[in-house]
Amino acid sequence: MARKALGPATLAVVQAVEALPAEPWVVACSGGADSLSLAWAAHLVAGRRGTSVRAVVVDHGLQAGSGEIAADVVRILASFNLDAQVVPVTVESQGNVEAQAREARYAALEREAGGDAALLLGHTLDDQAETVLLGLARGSGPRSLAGMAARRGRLTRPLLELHRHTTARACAEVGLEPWHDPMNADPHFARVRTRTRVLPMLERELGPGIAEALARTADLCRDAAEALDAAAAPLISTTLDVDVLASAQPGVRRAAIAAWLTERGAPSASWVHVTAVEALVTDWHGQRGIDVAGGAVLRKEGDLVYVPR
Ligand SMILES: Nc1ncnc2c1ncn2[C@@H]1O[C@H](COP(=O)(O)OP(=O)(O)OP(=O)(O)O)[C@@H](O)[C@H]1O
Repeated sequence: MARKALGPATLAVVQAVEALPAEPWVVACSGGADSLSLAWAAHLVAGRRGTSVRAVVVDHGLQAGSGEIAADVVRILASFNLDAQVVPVTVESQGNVEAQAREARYAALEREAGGDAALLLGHTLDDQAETVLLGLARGSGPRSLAGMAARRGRLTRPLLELHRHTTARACAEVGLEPWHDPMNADPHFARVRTRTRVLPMLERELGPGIAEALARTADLCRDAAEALDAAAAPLISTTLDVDVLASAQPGVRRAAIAAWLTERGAPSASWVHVTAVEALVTDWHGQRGIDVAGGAVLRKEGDLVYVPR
C-alpha cells in the first residue's frame, strides 16, 4: 500500500524518532507542539516497527481547569489512536513551585515508564540553547552548561537537533492543534524572556545560528565535564584526602568535591558550597568545617569528612 507523503517538517520529526532503537516507548506529552508532534511521530514509527507506544499527560493541578486541559490533550492523542492517560500529581503551592512541579512530573513520568520503556521527551534545540544561555548568565561550569543529554538512563530526547518551529509546522502539516501554555508566554519567567527577547536579540545583533552554536557549546561542555569527572574519580572515597586534593588541578579538585558531596548525599552541590569546601584545603587556617546542603564538611587530621544533618 502506498504511504501518504509526509510534509517536510513532519518528515524531520519522524526521521528523528526513526533514529531511536526499537523498544517500548512512553511519550511525555504536555499537549504543546514539541511533545504533540513527537507523540504523532512515535505512534507512526512504533506502528511500522510493531513496538509498543503510549502517552502520559501529567496534570500538575496548578491552574484552574488543568484537569480539563489534560483530558483535551488525551482526546487529541486518541484522535490518531494513541493510547494515553492523565496522571495527576500533587505540587505544593509554596516555595519554588516551578522546581517542585518539575520534580513531581519527572517522578511520575519515570514511574509510568517503569523498568523497560524509554521515556520520550519533546525538548528541542531551542530548549537546549535557552538552558545554556541561562547557565552562562549564572556563571555555571561545564557540568551545568552541558545542558540536557539526548539519552540519560531511560530519559530520551529525540528532538534535540530540531528547532521548535519545525515541531509547530509538523503539527500544522498533520492537522493537530497544540495547546499553548500561558506560562510559556509569561515574561515573569527568565526562560520566557530568554526565548522571546534575548535569543532573538542575539540573532539580530550577532547573526543567525546562535541556537545551533549554543547547542554545540552544550555538547563540548558535556565532553569536558565527563573528562573532569573521569580525572576526579580516583580521588574520591568515603573521605577526601587533603594532600591529594591540594596537589590536584583546580578543575579536577572541584569536580572531585562536587561528585563526593553528591555521593555522600548532599543535594546538588552549588558553586558556593564547592568553593567553601575547597577553601578547607587551599585556604585552611584552622577552621573546623563548613555547612553545606544537608550536612557539614569537617577537616579531621588529613581528611575531609561529610557529616549529614
Ligand atoms: N504536563 C506534562 N505532561 C507530560 N509531559 C510533559 C508535561 N510538561 C512537560 N512535559 C515533557 O517535558 C518536555 C519539556 O517540557 P517543557 O515545559 O519545556 O515543554 P512544553 O512547553 O510543555 O511544550 P512542548 O510539549 O511543546 O515541549 C515536553 O516536551 C514533554 O515531553
